[in-house]
Amino acid sequence: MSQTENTVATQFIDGAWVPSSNGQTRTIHCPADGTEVGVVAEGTRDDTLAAIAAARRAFDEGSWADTPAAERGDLLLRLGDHILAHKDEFARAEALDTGKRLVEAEGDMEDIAACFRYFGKLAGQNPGRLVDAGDPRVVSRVVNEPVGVCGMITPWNFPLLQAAWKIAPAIAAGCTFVLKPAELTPHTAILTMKALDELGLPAGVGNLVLGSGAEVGAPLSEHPDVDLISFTGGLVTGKRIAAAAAGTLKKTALELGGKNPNVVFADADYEAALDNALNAAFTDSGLVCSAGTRLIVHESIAERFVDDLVERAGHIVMGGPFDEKAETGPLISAEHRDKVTDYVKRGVETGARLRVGGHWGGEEHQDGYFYAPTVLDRCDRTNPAVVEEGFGPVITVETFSTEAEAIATANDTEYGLAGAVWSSDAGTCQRVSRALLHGTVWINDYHPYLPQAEWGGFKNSGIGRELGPTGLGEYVEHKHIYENTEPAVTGWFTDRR
Ligand SMILES: NC(=O)c1ccc[n+]([C@@H]2O[C@H](COP(=O)([O-])OP(=O)(O)OC[C@H]3O[C@@H](n4cnc5c(N)ncnc54)[C@H](O)[C@@H]3O)[C@@H](O)[C@H]2O)c1
Ligand SMILES: C[N+](C)(C)CC=O
Repeated sequence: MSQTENTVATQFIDGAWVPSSNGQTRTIHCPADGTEVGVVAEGTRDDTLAAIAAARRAFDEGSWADTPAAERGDLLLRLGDHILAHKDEFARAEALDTGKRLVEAEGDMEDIAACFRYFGKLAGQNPGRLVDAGDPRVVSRVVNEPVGVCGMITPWNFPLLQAAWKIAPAIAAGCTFVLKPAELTPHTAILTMKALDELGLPAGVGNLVLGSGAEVGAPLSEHPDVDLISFTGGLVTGKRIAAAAAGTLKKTALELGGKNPNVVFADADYEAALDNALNAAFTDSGLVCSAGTRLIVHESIAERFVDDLVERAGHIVMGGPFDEKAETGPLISAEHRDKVTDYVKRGVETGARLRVGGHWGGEEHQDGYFYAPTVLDRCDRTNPAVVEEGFGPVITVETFSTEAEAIATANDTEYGLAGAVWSSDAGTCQRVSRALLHGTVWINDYHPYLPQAEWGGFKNSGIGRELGPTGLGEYVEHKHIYENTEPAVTGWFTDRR
């Protein structure tokens, strides 16, 4: 951070682009090679308070919530179109901020456009329902109202995707919002707010503040004028936000981490399961909340499967966003790489065997925060590498002998975000998928998610759901309107006038 001229106007508050209230800025560097990506405002608590006040005014004034839902939906459809039309610019900005490969960032932009389009079409589809009051004089209906002012706090691994999962339903429902993206990856949020501004979002409806969680994010969970806080990020931060939000009893939605089992039975399609075990854990450098970092493989095929996995993992090519040979990218920062280094070290010290990886990128990567794809086998369930979300390109291997043992192992975690089962037996797949205590279960696949299908976690992986009709429901309050069309004296109290 640095004090520069007060001209870096990258926050969007009440329809205007503004710098930080104290003039501070932050320089963003690409984690793949340290090149400077841009300079943005480093906001303050006062900036967040101003953004909350703007969102409150815009909501209370009423015209946004009263806009026909189809118009709000149309805005989302046009935003989806805009992102696809400017996919190169958006993907490049995302790749530079995160260091992820351009091809992965391009895929994210497709998913983001699909999300805006899905909620654009969903807007207004659920006008509420009539209820049979059992009395012909009564018209009783349940209507959907927007929750109000929404605070949104998002992580650095899928910066715009995670923001889109919040912005899209909020606009569809008629809420106003303040978005605080991760401080390391602000650029696609800035591009999106510019697009919304150009597309005609009324002043104050959408606001963007930039900066650290403690300074700029915290007021969103504490403030009485914020009606809902929607957070995606780590478990420790999620608990902090939930505790802060309890003071004003606001609605709280949490999308947190995972320790996701990838269960491979002996009768699985071997090559598909092997290839997807790599995909599950090493795509996007393993920086995916639902990464299949916990391989649980049947003991009869474990030795061959792990040998092949190790062989293939050892040949994965690391590289920056625009390196066409690269198959995986860097971690986000030096601190993050130190954390993964320590996580692997503790795993090995506690009995795991390091089969491949376990080191930083080579000489050609010394300006970036690379960590080599890593496999640890001979793990038991209490090993810290099995228990903790390492959030890096690291697979731990456990084995099982029976279906019951596979299920018990896969469920033995404080998390419950996602997992997969691989088998050629339909019965095995159905039984295991129903028994897993995880919010998404893939059968003979890994990673796909759909805007139409709810996403979220059991246990410590979160509260609530994003995407699907339930994802819109998070931004809606239900109101029962009971109308007596023939008002009458109740006679409950004696009239002594
Ligand atoms: N469940 C999901 O869908 C999902 C998706 C993506 C990432 N994640 C999880 O996110 C984590 C990685 O992201 P991260 O390192 O950015 O997480 P993080 O919890 O460190 O930070 C997330 C966001 O919270 C903000 N923040 C930090 N402290 C805050 C506070 N006291 N008050 C308000 N805001 C605060 C940060 O500035 C950032 O914007 C992983 O655990 C990953 O599994 C989950
Ligand atoms: C939710 N998802 C899978 C897109 C990103 C998780 O980090």
